[in-house]
Amino acid sequence: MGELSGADKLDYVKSKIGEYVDFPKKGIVFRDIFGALTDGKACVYLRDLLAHHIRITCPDVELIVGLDSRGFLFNLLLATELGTGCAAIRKKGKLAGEVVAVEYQLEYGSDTFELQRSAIKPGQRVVIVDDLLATGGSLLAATALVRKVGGVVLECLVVMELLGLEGRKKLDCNVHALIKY
Ligand SMILES: O=P(O)(O)OC[C@H]1O[C@H](OP(=O)(O)OP(=O)(O)O)[C@H](O)[C@@H]1O
Ligand SMILES: Nc1ncnc2[nH]cnc12
Repeated sequence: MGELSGADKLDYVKSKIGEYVDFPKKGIVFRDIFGALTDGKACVYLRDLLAHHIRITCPDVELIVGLDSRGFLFNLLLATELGTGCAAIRKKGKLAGEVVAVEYQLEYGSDTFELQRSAIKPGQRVVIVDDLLATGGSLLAATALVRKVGGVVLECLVVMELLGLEGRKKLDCNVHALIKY
């Protein structure tokens, strides 16, 4: 069998993503990326789809920034695939040295993100990756942090987007989701 098309790879990945009603709180439908990652083909297809998208839309990207914690599944993966560096935005208190911080709201609570000032060089071109866009609070905070240390946000790239929460309306950069619910 030859290589699957992008659409077929996407259908395959989508079929492996878990769905849990009322987790972690009543009324939330939790979309579980880990359900897909136990499947070897889904891992390869996710890498192919995300890397292909970045090669087309952001060929001059220099750094992939992943969000704590599920974004870390993709930042090193994409950096090694694309030959860029990668960096981590982490929840408060986890990063050493001088950090910048932003508090943010999400679908089921609030938190603070931090980024090391040394992680990004002024003017460096960045793609931010995460598993999922819900209310957009996390990616809004991430774009603010990248810009605070002088980075240029080319795009926010997620595997899944929850359209009903209209998170992308909060964001003033390009946003791309492989799968929309
Ligand atoms: O668009 P938003 O409403 O901001 O929500 C999306 C964020 O929520 C989840 O992370 P969570 O904060 O639950 O942390 P985790 O990845 O450590 O589970 C998800 O992985 C995104 O980062
Ligand atoms: N519905 C959801 N499923 C998975 N992760 C999330 N993060 C925020 N909302 C989420």
